Amino acid sequence: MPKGSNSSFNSLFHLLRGRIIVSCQAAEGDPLDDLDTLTRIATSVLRGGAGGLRAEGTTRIAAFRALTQLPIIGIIKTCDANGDVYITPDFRSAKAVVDAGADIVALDCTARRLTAPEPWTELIPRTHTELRRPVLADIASLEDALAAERAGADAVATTLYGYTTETAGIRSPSWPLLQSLLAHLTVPVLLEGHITHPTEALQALDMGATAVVIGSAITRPETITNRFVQVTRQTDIQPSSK
Ligand SMILES: CC(=O)N[C@H](C=O)[C@@H](O)[C@H](O)[C@H](O)COP(=O)(O)O
Repeated sequence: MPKGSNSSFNSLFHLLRGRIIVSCQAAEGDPLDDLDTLTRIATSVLRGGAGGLRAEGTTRIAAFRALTQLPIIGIIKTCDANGDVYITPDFRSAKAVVDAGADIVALDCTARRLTAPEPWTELIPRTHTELRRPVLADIASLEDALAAERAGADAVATTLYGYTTETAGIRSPSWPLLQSLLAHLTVPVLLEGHITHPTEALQALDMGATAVVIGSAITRPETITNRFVQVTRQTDIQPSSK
């Protein structure tokens, strides 16, 4: 796939139109946090029809690259002492992601990173010119998304909705946010985060999202099991008389 021009950047997102992208990640300490295990999960979701992958860390990106020519969104995640998550926060991480084989670099484009030593307003143009890759802006609000588009982001994803101070603790997709992103942006919009049911993916695509990114609901048995457990615990189950 040709790299390095706006038209090739656009064609990558065109390739993803209407597709399910699966984020194959495991948190540190998760029993699935193992390269071979995550590679098997990635193989499995590709067999299931995923149109692309989202991967964290250079070894995982490189391993997934060997599995597929479909688009890979690459990130490096860091966590601060408060547990706040930052996605590909500097040029060094962006370069490592590209060197490992990612087609698209996702950058944390939330307002809280505007005052960081390497703000994304600088990282976006550097990713284009020095790394020759498109940028997916991970945002948490319409304001983030508008600013990211102005700074040259090639697409936006709602990845960080639920993970900033203003949105902390929210664990369901925001349909009003998706609607306003679609109304105000010209770049492709991806719904990412908190999707638990296929009907939500369909709703997002019907509304006009270019693609949806799903992680936990597909790749994390712990989370999936816990959802069942929570629901069944809430039910007042009568013991069987048999
Ligand atoms: C906030 C953060 O670190 N999000 C990460 C971004 O790469 C992933 O851990 C998520 O799995 C991904 O965004 C998909 O979301 P969900 O797992 O809710 O389907």
